[in-house]
Amino acid sequence: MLMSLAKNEKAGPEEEILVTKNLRVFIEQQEVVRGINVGFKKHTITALIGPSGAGKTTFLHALNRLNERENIVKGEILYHGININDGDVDIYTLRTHIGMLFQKAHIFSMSIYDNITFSLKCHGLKNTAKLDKIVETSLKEAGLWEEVKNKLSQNARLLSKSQAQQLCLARALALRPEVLLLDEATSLLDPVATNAVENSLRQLKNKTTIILVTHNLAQAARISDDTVFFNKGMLIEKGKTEDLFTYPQSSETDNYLSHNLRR
Ligand SMILES: Nc1ncnc2c1ncn2[C@@H]1O[C@H](COP(=O)(O)OP(=O)(O)OP(=O)(O)O)[C@@H](O)[C@H]1O
Repeated sequence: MLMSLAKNEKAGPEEEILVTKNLRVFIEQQEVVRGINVGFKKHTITALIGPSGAGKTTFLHALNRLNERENIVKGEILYHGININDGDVDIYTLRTHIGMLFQKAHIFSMSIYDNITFSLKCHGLKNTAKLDKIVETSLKEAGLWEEVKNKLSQNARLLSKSQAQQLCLARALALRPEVLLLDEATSLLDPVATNAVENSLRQLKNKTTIILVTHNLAQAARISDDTVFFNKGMLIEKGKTEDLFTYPQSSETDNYLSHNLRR
């Protein structure tokens, strides 16, 4: 069913392309995401912040149906108005629309080129010229092209940790996702690589809606338009990042920020 959605074309600038309605996630009978109602506007970067165990990652994973096997997910996750948990939504197609980058880079033991084209080929793209172009564009968007353009056939396992994460970003981007989810994706990177990824995200905002979980409040302040504060499985507050950091409306947000920004 998602196949019928033309990526990037139908949403107006103010449309919330991803909306959750009373989203609840249960892990071993415990409700760890507790009735989240939130929307994400097209072409924005939203940071999800909050203390450890607040449910940020569980929430993020639900947006990509990563926890459907082991957890119970209730409520609605509407992508362009379609509930992604509906029985006729194909999970592989969904993940071409909503991509994900994890904390640790998961690299296949194959060439840099093949790491990027693997999923594309699985989705039926065989044209070499097109694949070459996508590899180049995606690596440029991930800020890795200059470093690897002369060694695309080298095994990707030989890349540094930072480069491997940038390759994962390129691989996710190759599928042209409309939404990109990042789960602490720069937390294991050095400052230079973090900066490179952040620069990529800023550029990508023109065509992608980005939602990122981060413990790095400075990062949230640097790159996000909006910030959502989670605590104990609940959404406590959402606002423009500058407003939320400067004048938090909730005392819980205030306490968290003052404690963690001072450290
Ligand atoms: N596989 C699991 N088994 C049991 N409990 C889990 C599992 N995964 C998460 N939880 C629990 O769910 C709650 C929310 O965890 P989650 O990882 O989503 O929070 P978080 O805000 O992302 O935390 P962190 O910032 O530390 O990653 C926590 O109480 C956690 O212990």
